[in-house]
Amino acid sequence: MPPPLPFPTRASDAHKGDLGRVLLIGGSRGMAGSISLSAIAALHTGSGLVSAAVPDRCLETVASFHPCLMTIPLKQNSQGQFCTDAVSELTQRIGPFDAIGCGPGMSTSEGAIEVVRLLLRQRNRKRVFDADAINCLATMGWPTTATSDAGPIVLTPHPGELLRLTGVAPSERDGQIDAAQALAAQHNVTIVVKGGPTVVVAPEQRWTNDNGNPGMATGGTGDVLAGMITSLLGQGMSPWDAARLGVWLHGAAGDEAAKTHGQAGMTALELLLAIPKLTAAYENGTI
Ligand SMILES: NC(=O)C1=CN([C@@H]2O[C@H](COP(=O)(O)OP(=O)(O)OC[C@H]3O[C@@H](n4cnc5c(N)ncnc54)[C@H](O)[C@@H]3O)[C@@H](O)[C@H]2O)[C@@H](O)CC1
Ligand SMILES: Nc1ncnc2c1ncn2[C@@H]1O[C@H](COP(=O)(O)OP(=O)(O)O)[C@@H](O)[C@H]1O
Ligand SMILES: [Mg+2]
Repeated sequence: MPPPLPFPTRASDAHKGDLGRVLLIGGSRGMAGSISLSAIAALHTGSGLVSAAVPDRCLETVASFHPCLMTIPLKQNSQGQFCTDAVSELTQRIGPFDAIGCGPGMSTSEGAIEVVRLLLRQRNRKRVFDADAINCLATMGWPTTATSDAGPIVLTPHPGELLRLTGVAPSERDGQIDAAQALAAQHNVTIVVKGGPTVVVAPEQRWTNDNGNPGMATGGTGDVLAGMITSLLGQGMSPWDAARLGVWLHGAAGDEAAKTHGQAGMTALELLLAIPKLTAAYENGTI
């Protein structure tokens, strides 16, 4: 299948400020890798400036994974997860960002829930909720709140997270997709229903991806996808377009990684490092 839409082009006089300032929020002690994968994926997907907001004790770890990342330390509880004081600091810092991705490795601490509440109030900002941000939404009863327009949001649940959001079991694949679409309609958002294949749903539309492979069933590949979609939102795409192109590029990068490393041998890191092959192929006109 060809890509669902072209990759964003950059003007010859583009500067980093034109290409999206994005923020990835998450991580906790023991899960510093997840938010790092998301943030580095955003860099490789073309974002001009990428920052990661993490609990203070994860900061050196996250910063040391990639020299191009900026980091924002937030207050933490005794387990190295966001505490409620993290929210006031974050409120001061989120002003400049074109898109924000939240959730990988974040935990569902009280502070994490408050971070998600803060992001829900940012109705004009493009946001991605993944992993624990989705678990926080489930905990706070968001799926059953009154019909609303939540603004530009992409949710990226795997089947286990979708069960928490909708009550429909992973064994009911079609039921999960229907429930996701009903939820998308209720809040006017886009939902990436992950799996093999992944299906993207919006209130009135469905799109099924057809690349990717079971080598992607390895910890961290979803964290990479969250960063890629956040990056595309930050480069000006709509939630529907960013979700479809992100899922397609992610699957294609997974196929590249499997070609070189095999399905068993590949990890989320090889998928992440295959992203530039795809963006280069767009630039060379070979896809
Ligand atoms: N390097 C890291 O620090 C990593 C941290 N991670 C973080 O770990 C935390 C927990 O996330 P997990 O996703 O591991 O745990 P979850 O408890 O959310 O999900 C795992 C469960 O969901 C169900 N599930 C998932 N995919 C399914 C599928 N395709 N079909 C059927 N059932 C499925 C299964 O019941 C599975 O046991 C999150 O914060 C996540 O971001 C993970 O992203 C892995 C990598
Ligand atoms: N069998 C498969 N075929 C295609 N894609 C898969 C398969 N298994 C997993 N994936 C993809 O890998 C990613 C896994 O995401 P997720 O479960 O959130 O991982 P993590 O939280 O560990 O980063 C999703 O994008 C999913 O579609
Ligand atoms: Mg995940």
